[in-house]
Amino acid sequence: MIQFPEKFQERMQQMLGDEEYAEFLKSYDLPFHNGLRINTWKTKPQELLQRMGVDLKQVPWNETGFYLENKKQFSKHPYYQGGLYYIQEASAMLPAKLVNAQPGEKILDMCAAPGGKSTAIGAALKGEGLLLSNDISKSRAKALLRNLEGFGIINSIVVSEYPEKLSRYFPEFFDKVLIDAPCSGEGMFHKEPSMTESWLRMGSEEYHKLQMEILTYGAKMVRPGGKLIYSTCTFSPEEDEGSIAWFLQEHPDFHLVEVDDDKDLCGCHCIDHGHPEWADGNPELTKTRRLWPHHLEGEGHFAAVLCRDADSEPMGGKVTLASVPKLPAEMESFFQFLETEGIHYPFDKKRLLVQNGYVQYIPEGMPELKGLHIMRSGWFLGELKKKRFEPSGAFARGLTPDVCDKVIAYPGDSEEVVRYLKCETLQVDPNLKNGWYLICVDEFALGWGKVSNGTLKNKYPSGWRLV
Ligand SMILES: C[S@@+](CC[C@H](N)C(=O)[O-])C[C@H]1O[C@@H](n2cnc3c(N)ncnc32)[C@H](O)[C@@H]1O
Repeated sequence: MIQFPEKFQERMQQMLGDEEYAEFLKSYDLPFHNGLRINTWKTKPQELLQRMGVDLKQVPWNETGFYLENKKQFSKHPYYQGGLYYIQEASAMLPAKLVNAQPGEKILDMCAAPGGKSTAIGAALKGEGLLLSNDISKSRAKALLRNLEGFGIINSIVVSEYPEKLSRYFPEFFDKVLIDAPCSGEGMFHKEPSMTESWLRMGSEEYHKLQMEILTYGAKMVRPGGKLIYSTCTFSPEEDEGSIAWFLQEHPDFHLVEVDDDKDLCGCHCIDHGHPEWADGNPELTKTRRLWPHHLEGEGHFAAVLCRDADSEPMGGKVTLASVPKLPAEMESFFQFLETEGIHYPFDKKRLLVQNGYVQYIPEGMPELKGLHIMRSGWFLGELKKKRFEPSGAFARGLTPDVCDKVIAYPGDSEEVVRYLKCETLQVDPNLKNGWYLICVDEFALGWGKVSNGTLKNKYPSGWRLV
């Protein structure tokens, strides 16, 4: 039994009325709605489920999401380790769906860690365009980076910055900005009942202030005609309709758009609209959406899609694109690596960036980032060491076996693949040529291995190791 704070109970009862409030409480007797979201950059949902021999129920509002009954079975699977899906609560799959990322777009995920939405956006971009994923917390941004690299996303920049600073670097730069805001997390009470304690410590009022600040700076980075997507995992009207009502008053060049015609998004008619009466009465707020745990199989979310008028006044400021210095002579070892190991990825040399020996492939049209706390600017390929190149795990993850001559593919149910993921040394066919191999689970890249006379030295990153 979850011990809901008294104030929370009173407010919810007032919002929902006695009858609906009783249904709301009853929904907590059911199990938590976990799900998995498939990495569509690597595979197709039905194909993957078929390979795994499972038949999972689809999340109605996201065709790449499915409900999970046994999380353990799925979190140990080599496909999970290989970044083929992300484990995520079902209603948290809504915001990235509303971003509706299209290849080639420039998208900012402002509060991105640990990457539940960024991995979905990155997958939808299909390697084209640019995803800037930010989180103010450096430790959480590390997990974000790990998840994006694990998913094989090659066009993301990961930074850890204050929204105000970002807004000075990227005025009106993005097609879409997602603010999955820090909030009082009432929709998390089911998963983590201890969240009720932090709810008591920091209430909606504080979060609302923070949300107004983040929204203010987020808006500055949306291009005219671009979109701002706002979401929370709380039921608090102050942080949901309240934050959007305030935003609309302050930003007349933005308007709310209908997120769906109900049928398109879902078909289940289970998603509620926003409630103007819980904020300033602006009827436009009905265009926002609420997911309730007693209406659908999900823990609860709020989402709004705002569009900036195409003819809105320019806010001023200019984005300079990153200039890429001439490649150092040591890069010869990188090109030699590609040739010797038979890797035929069509790199555009103008996008190869070397910094302190780290080789990165920057996204097309990458802005200047100097002065920001950057964790990754693009696809991290590896390190230039004394006269040799050492490829990174992220390099492997961004590759597919069809561009590599030397591949060792283990079946998904094999013992070898588990041993590889545990960083063990393996024996391979003694007739295999020595050198670097892309190690795959079926046809999906996992990492590198180096063959030497029938022995496979394991080059899987120790930080990714299966325990
Ligand atoms: C709801 S969580 C984000 C979850 C994430 N979008 C996902 O899907 O995995 C909110 C995040 O906002 C970050 N945050 C808090 N204050 C922030 C600020 N002022 N600017 C940017 N991020 C902030 C927190 O560190 C936290 O990771």
